This record gives sequence, structure tokens and C-alpha cells, in this order.
Amino acid sequence: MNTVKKKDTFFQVITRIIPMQFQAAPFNCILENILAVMHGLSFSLTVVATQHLFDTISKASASEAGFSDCMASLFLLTGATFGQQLLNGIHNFHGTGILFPKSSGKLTVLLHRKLKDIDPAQFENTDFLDDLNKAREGIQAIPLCCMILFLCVSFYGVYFLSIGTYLFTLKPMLLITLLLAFIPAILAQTINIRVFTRLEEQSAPLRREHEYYQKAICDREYFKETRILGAFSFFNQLFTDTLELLNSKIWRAERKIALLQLVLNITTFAGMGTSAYLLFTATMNGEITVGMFAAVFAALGQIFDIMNEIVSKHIGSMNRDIGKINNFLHLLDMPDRTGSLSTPDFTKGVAAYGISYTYPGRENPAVKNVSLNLAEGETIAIVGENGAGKSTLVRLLTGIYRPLEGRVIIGGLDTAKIAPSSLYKGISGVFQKYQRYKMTLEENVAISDSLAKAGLDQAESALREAGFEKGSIRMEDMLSPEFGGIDLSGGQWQRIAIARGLYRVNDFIVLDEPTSAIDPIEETRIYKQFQRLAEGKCALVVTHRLGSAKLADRVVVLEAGEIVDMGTHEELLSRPGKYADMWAAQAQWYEREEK
Ligand SMILES: Nc1ncnc2c1ncn2[C@@H]1O[C@H](COP(=O)(O)OP(=O)(O)OP(=O)(O)O)[C@@H](O)[C@H]1O
Repeated sequence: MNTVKKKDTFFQVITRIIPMQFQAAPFNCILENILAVMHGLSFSLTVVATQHLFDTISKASASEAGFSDCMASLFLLTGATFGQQLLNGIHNFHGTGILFPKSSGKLTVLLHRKLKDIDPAQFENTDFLDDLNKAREGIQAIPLCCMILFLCVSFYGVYFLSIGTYLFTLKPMLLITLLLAFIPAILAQTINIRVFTRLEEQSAPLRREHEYYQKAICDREYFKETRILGAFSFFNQLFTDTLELLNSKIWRAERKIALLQLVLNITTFAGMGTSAYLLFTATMNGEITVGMFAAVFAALGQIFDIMNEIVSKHIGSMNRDIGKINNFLHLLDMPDRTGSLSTPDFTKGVAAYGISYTYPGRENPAVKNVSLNLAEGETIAIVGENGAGKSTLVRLLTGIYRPLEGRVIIGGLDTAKIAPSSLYKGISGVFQKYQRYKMTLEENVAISDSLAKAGLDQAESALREAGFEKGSIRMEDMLSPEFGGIDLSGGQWQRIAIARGLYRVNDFIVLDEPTSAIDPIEETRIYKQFQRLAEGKCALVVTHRLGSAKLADRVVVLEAGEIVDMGTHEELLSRPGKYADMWAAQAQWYEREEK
């Protein structure tokens, strides 16, 4: 399941991200470029206004110009400088305050849409989780990189074209010296690409680990256990170790970059000195006026600052970002789990033919050569020890995973060929690891069928069927202390999860042991209720407790991923085997009920 990485070249990356950026915020992209052009021109206008002022003052000192001419020139320079500052503020605000958040938000939505269509089995794959972590970094990098490209073309491009033309008309050698001074620095920056791409690749798994330890220390769901077990020091040590490792990798990369920066600074300094010398000799030889000297000399620092900004800051950050963007694009390029659209016909039931499934990174299959037929109106209970493969089988039978061998046919449709959205239509399920949504009680139930909009009554009746005692809790109460609401007990949450599964309109329903926090007798009561609601549907229940399995039409006994026995409760009890042993061990749980 490992994905082979194809790295796009710099050119390929920019030809993909610019249209993405325009699609995300078309109006703001155009405005950003207009502002950049005006901002670039304003710089050159200031240089020309400076020349004009100094030439007028030198003419005034030779009585060739008057006081009003000097004031007009000063006014022109003040206006140009003010305009430049104003444009600088608007341009920066628009770029970082409007364009950046808008497009990174849209790109996040794009990533979420992609994740919706990716094969759910990928989420069991560590390589994929690393890729996802890296891709998230790419979301911020795309708008940044595009803004730099816009700056290069519309701001720096316009600035250098106008100022370059001006310098060239003064003294061609001046322009050539300035350009030459930056060639070594540009070359040095290209090395950054490799350094930062490698850093990104090495640090993603480490960062994920590091973030997990932080969660184990600080997150609400972990902190109670972490404190009571005294595991703080243990996690803190792991947190510190991964942080140190991460920092040492970053430090090594940054050290290389700092050395390159030194090369850049030396060449810049040499270029600036040569340009100042050329300017000085040209003025002394009478090739340029004092005003031109003053304007160019004053602008020299700015030209070098801007060139430095492009080479060290922007090209540098673009180089770092290209690696991250490549990860984002790589994730977008991953194949979707596609298939044709169709509607399952659950009167045909659900069938598995010789299916097997092995998790990425595991040698032994979790499900091995299983064949099973679930007819319409039938309830099958899957029982077995921990790790026998029950949940994996359920994921295969509901089409969440596709088998690596064999076929699963749901309502007449092969899960390998049908789009997941078609398959999930008509299926409902409650799983072991259900979610506790930080939402109201009503939303916690109705979220399972948001399109149906069945209403409050149905949500309340699903809660009743799941045995949820509301007491003083109202449907509109927020179920999360973090959002100013209340929390519930484990058993109450499990009943809400069951209510959620029952609320969804379905023809095929699965209960994958969401009842661990509920006592065996109460679990049996819920399963009886479930049995009544599942009448006429295809139903699967996974349980360790055989009092609930007994209610099913047939029981499947799994061991090490294989079906070792199958039959009705009575049939299985009548012969020696795993089921009879398990029943003997659990019988006392149900004695009270049977008395
Ligand atoms: N995400 C995963 N990655 C790798 N191996 C997994 C993963 N999930 C489950 N397994 C392995 O697959 C096997 C079957 O697991 P599964 O969860 O299907 O068993 P189960 O019968 O439902 O167990 P339980 O009763 O404890 O819930 C186990 O050996 C388990 O270690």
C-alpha cells in the first residue's frame, strides 16, 4: 500500500499551484498583482523624484533655479515617499491579512475533500499518516509561495525593470555589476531545496510522534490516566527526547543554510562597494549629474536590500516550501477509492466469498479465507476472542475496507467496483471506537443521517430505544465541558452512539460491540431491542457476551481470522468447541435473568 513518490520539478510545481491559488481567491489574486505593480513603480518614482530634488538644489546653488522650484521638487519627493509607504501598507495587509487566510482555508477544504475519497484502509498505513502530516504543512506553503511568485513578477519585476532601465541609461556597467553580485548567492540558494526537502522528510514521522506525546500529557482524554498512573515523567521524557532529536535535525539544516547566507553577504558587500566606486568615478568624470549620483547612491542600499530580500528570504523560503508543496500535491495525486454509482438492493443480502485481509506492516492476515452469507431479515452474531478478526471482518462486510483476496457483495454490488458513497447508502453501524461529538445531544444522534432531517421526535425515540435515560438532560444541551456544556458517563455515551446508529435510515445495520461499558444483562436488553428494530433487515452484531449472540439467527465463531464454527446458538451448544467453552465460562452472567 506504500505510495511511490513522484517529485514534481520546481516548474511543474508552480504551474500547478498558481491556477490553484487563482481558483481559491480569483479577485484577491488579481488585486494582489495590481497592488504589487503600483508598489514596484512607486519605488522607482521615489528615485526619480530624489534625482529631481538634488538637481534642482544644485541648479539653485548656481542661481539657475528658484526657491519655488526647490519646494515643488521637495513636494514631489514627499508625495512619492508617502505614496510608496501607503502602498506598502495596503499591499502587505492585503497579502498577509486577506489573500493568505482566504486561500489557505480553501486549500484545507480541498485536502478534506480529497481525504473523503481516499481509501479508508490508507488510514491504517503509517506512510500515509506521515504523508498527511507533511501535506498539512503544504497548505500554508502554497499561498506563501504564490505570493512570493506574484511579488517576483509584479513587484520586483516592475521595480527592477524600471530601475534597471534608469541605471542602464546612466551607466550600463552599473547594472551589470549589480546583477553579477547576485549570481553566486542565487546558486547557493538552490542548495537549500535539497537541505529542506530532506529535513521535511526526516522530521514528519518524528513530529507526529512528538505531537502524540504532547497529547498524552495535556489532552483532556489522556490527562486523568496519565496522572493516576504517574506516567507524566514517562511521556515527558519521550516528549523531550523527540523534541531534542527534531531540534538537532533542524539545527543541522539551519547551520548549512547559515553558512550559505555568509557567502551571500560577502558577495553582496563586494557588489555594493564596486557599484559605489563606479558611481563615484562617473560623477567625478562628469558622466552623471550630482542629482543622479545622490538618487542612485541613496537607492543603492535599497536595491541591495531588495535583492537580498529576494535571494535570501524569498528564494530561500520558496525552496523550503517546494518540498512541503510537493507533499501536498503528492497527496492530491493519490488515487481515490472510486467506482461506479449504483444502489444496493438489500433483498439480495450480503455475501463474502473467500475473503482475506492483511493490515499494512503485518505478516499474518487479520481475516483469512472467510465465506459468509447474510440473508435479508437475518441477524448474524460474530463471536471470538480478542484479536480474532471480528472488527476487521465487519469493516470488510460493510465495504469500508476492500478485501485483498476474494469478493464482498453488498446488496448485489461488488465492493471492489462500486463507489463508497453508493455502498454506504442504506448501511448504519455503531463501532467499538465510536465518537463523542462535542455537540448537543440532538446533534450527537442526528449527525448519523444529516440529510434525512428526521427531526427531534425520531432522535428522542432512538435514544429511548438505546435505553438512554435523559433525566434532566435536554436535547439542546451541549455535551462537552470544553464548550461550556456537560459530560456524560461512559455507558451514557455508548447508548448515544447506539441511538445514532438506530436513527440512521438503513437496510443493513451493524453493532460492533459498542456496549463494553454496559453490564451484560442490560447489553442483552439493548440487543433484544436492536433485534426488534433490525427485523426484515440484514444485521451483524459483534460481541464477546454470548447472552447477546444467542439472540441472533446464526452465530459465526472466529479464531485467528478464520471461521471455525457456524450455526444457531443451540446447534453450537450441542457440540463441543470454542462456543460451548465460552458459554460455560459466561453462563453465570445470565443466571439472574433466566431465574
Ligand atoms: N490498524 C491495524 N493495523 C495493524 N494490525 C491491526 C490493525 N487493526 C487490527 N489489527 C490486527 O488485526 C487482528 C484482528 O483485529 P480485530 O480488531 O479485527 O480483532 P477483534 O476480534 O475485533 O478484536 P477485539 O475483540 O479485541 O476487538 C489483530 O491481530 C490486530 O492486532
